[in-house]
Amino acid sequence: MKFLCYAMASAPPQAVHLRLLSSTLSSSSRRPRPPPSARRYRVAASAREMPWPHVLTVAGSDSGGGAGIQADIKACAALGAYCSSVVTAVTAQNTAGVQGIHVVPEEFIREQLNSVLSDMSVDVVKTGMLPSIGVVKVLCESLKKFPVKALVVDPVLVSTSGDTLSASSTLSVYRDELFAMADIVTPNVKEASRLLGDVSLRTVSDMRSAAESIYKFGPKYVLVKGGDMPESSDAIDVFFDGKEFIELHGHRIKTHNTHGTGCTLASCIASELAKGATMLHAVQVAKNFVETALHHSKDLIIGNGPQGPFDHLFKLKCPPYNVGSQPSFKADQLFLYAVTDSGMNKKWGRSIKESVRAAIEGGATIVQLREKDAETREFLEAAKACMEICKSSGVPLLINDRVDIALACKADGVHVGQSDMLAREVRELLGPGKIIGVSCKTPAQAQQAWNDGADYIGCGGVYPTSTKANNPTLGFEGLKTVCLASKLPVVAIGGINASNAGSVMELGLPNLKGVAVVSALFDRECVATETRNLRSILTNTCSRT
Ligand SMILES: Cc1ncc(COP(=O)(O)OP(=O)(O)O)c(N)n1
Ligand SMILES: Cc1ncsc1CCOP(=O)(O)O
Ligand SMILES: [Mg+2]
Repeated sequence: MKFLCYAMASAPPQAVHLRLLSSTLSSSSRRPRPPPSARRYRVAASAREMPWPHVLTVAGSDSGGGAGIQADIKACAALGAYCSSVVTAVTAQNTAGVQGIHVVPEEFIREQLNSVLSDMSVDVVKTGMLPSIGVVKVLCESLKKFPVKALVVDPVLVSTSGDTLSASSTLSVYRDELFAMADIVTPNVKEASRLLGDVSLRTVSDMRSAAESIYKFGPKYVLVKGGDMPESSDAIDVFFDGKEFIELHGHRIKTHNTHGTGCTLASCIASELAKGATMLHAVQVAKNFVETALHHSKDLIIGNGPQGPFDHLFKLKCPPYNVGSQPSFKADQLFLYAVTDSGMNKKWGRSIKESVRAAIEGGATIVQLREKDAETREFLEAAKACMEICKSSGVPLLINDRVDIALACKADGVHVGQSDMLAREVRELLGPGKIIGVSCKTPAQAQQAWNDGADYIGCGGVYPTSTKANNPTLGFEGLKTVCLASKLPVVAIGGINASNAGSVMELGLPNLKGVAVVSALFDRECVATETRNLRSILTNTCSRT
């Protein structure tokens, strides 16, 4: 493999076309521009009011299209961010490895950076292949001149095929200059090891120490990715914020199509940050995205080499992901969560559909079909009918326990408990666009729900209840402990009714977004009236507190 890094002054013939390209583009970009009055700006006022989250990737081109700039653009597009690009190197690459590298002259990298950063409002810069000390320095200078909201540094040192992508001399400038400006640095274990002088990293505890050492170079957060650690069923990454270590467990997908996962993960983090997410949330979304994309691409065959690319735009080919009535979950939707019960419906001679229609009429903000005794076919028919009602009212519909029913009726999500299917498996089946709720009674369960990519947790029983057998009562103390520990929004459940719902919300607990209710809505004569009454109690309480 050739690693060509030519200085402008002594460029051999292979580099000449780059110099020519550079000067051609430079001179055309310096062609006299029309005076401002004659220029037509295509950015309308409304576009300025609705900015598009913007990620600039500074990375190398992968001719095979699986990694580098190409992966970055696809990842940002998949997550709804605009992606501009500064090309640092052009690689001749395929699924077998890297056959050649042609480094773009530093001055032309500076020119690309200037072009983008001086004109467009870039939110986040994400770096990939930075082949030389000079390139890293040019980037640092540009970032000082044009500050952005966040900098995501993926220290691409060696390709997954084992080819060197950045001269070893860059290590010191990475550590001493770029890391200090970074919001997050995302090395895999091999890169972390090289950054730390080839220390051996074999265990999760080693990864923690590595994260701590890299943090000392100055980034605000470090994510050491454990995908390359020896075989285990989990892919564990270590996230460190300077105080706390969080182990993020992912499901290891058995596939050869992993080329470009690092670039994609960092670009997803950058996209989420550009949209305004917190760092931990951005990392979690990115991990889920990569895992889901690998799952959907596990049997693709592109190229003859050992490591193939994967499909970033898998969502376009998976209709169920696009048809939920509620593509993005908002925690406020947990405010009044109506959970149906087949026994109660039978007792009052109501169909599931009638119950759901009445709850929505009364002001339920989210509905769960908890039909423990229903036959599958009958349940599915009812669920499809409820989806129609919920879609037309903009209220999300979740299915209790039954992922199969949720998929078949294209529900907005699923709620699972501690003895149901694991949330991370539910996520794998439902994909990233759906809502997943998990019942949690302890901080550890709440942490696991977060790690598994859930959207909210249900916590209870807050009060004793006869609706769910053998369900321990947590009381206010238990609810408080879980709410304080949770990184996800929480809905309280268990024995909640019109006379105590106000007291639950008055606790003012962090993350507590609402109450989930079964019998106080559905074991009553008029579901709509009960729901309306409870909604007004909650609204009055929350407007006072
Ligand atoms: C919102 C909400 N919270 C908790 C539960 C309970 O779920 P689970 O523990 O799985 O028990 P079952 O409902 O399946 O009996 C819930 N359904 N909804
Ligand atoms: C499903 C569930 N999970 C914890 S408590 C509970 C039952 C809540 O029912 P109710 O609102 O009738 O007490
Ligand atoms: Mg359950």
